[in-house]
Amino acid sequence: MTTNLQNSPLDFSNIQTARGLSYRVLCAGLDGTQFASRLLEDALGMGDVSGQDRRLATELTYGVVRRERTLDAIIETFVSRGRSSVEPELWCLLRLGAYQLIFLTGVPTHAAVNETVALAGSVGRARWTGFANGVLRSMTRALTGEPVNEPGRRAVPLRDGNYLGFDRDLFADSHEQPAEYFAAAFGFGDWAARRWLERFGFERLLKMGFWFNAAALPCLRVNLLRVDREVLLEDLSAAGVSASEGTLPESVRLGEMARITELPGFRQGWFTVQDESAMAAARLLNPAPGTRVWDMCAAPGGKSTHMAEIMQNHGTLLASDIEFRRIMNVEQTRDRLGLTMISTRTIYPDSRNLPDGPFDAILVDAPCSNSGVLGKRPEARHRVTAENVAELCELQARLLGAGLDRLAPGGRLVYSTCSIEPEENRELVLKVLAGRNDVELQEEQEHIPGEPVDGGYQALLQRT
Ligand SMILES: C[S@@+](CC[C@H](N)C(=O)[O-])C[C@H]1O[C@@H](n2cnc3c(N)ncnc32)[C@H](O)[C@@H]1O
Repeated sequence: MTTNLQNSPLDFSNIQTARGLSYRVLCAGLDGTQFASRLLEDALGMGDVSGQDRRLATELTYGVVRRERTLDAIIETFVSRGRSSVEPELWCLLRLGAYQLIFLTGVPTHAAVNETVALAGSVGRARWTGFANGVLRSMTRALTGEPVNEPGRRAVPLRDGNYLGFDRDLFADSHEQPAEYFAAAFGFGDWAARRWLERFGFERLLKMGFWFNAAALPCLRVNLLRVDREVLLEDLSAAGVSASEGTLPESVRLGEMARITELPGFRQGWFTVQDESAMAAARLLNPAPGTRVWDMCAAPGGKSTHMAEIMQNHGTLLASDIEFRRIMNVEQTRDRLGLTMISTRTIYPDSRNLPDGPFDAILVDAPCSNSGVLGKRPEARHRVTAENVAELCELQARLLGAGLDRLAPGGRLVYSTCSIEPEENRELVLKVLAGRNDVELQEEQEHIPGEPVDGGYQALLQRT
């Protein structure tokens, strides 16, 4: 699927700056049908964008999407005529300006305001200039500049437990309405905020909010069939990239944002990007070399390739997915990493071409709400809703059942998600198991976001 950056009434033909690029992407994503992350990928691929502009455009785009709800709550305080009377693209411009004023370090206030306001003229909306200037300047004056280290009506959460103080109320009171405060100040949905508050308590919830809102640094999984972790670390260090050992023997944590495809060893297939919580799934299944393995929901191939590495590239591994385009990503990564044991299959929507099996090991890495990885998926936080979760649970139960039906006697299956919602995890597994007497639950792992990596769940099941 190609994305559509033309999806806006504004004229972007004269725009060349990082702010302009980000504004264009945010405007194209306003109708909610396209992911800003994909639009940004397309936009960055179109022109010759310098490293610095690329970083700024990425930070602005991801940041505005992530903190959309927080920005809206703040902007509403400064727009007396009400949001409904402001054109969506103008509101979007205010979000971009407010994000820079509040969340971006290293950008002088006057630059944030002036350059944002100048964008209005560049896209053919000079008539917006006075209004945008007025709103952003009054926002600047309302910043107290005082460091604040606890939540409150006037406190905007920044990073690492620090807040930015305003001279007026922006949010609900954090003592009286903690869920409402959290949702607006950290930028999450009401449903998610209420249920996480009940489950984790306010202090842990705040830590989770800060974790999700920090720019997540990537983690690499070393392809130990091609290189030792020490050699990769030495090469990264020689290239001036800060990196250190992760907690697993195959993991490396990057200490800074980097263009992955330009890191040493990328083309040689020395590593792939994968968070440690995601590495836990293949490790739990731990398929033996020489066995028959099926990765049911495989694309883009992170866990298939991990399993093939664990199996020393020996045996058979079928990687299937419902999305053909994403199956091509599996094939690219497979070829880059040299994992010839992996074959692929695109599953039809009615599942009529599921493999017969039986398999010795199956991974069901189900589509989920992504509520454990909201730092990496900026749009996903707006989709963690009761309706979405209920719909996903039906699909997840169907996929898990289809996997269990294709397990050889004694075979093992890992069901995994990157969600932290019990309905998609333990409750779902127990519900499916209640309907059959040929499977035992052997082990479960739950990861809470930020403690210390991304969130997720894995259950190891065995066919009797
Ligand atoms: C969490 S992602 C998988 C990530 C992958 N395992 C990895 O580690 O790179 C879930 C995948 O399930 C796929 N999917 C959704 N419905 C499916 C179905 N009915 N059958 C197979 N795959 C499906 C989606 O296209 C998506 O790629």
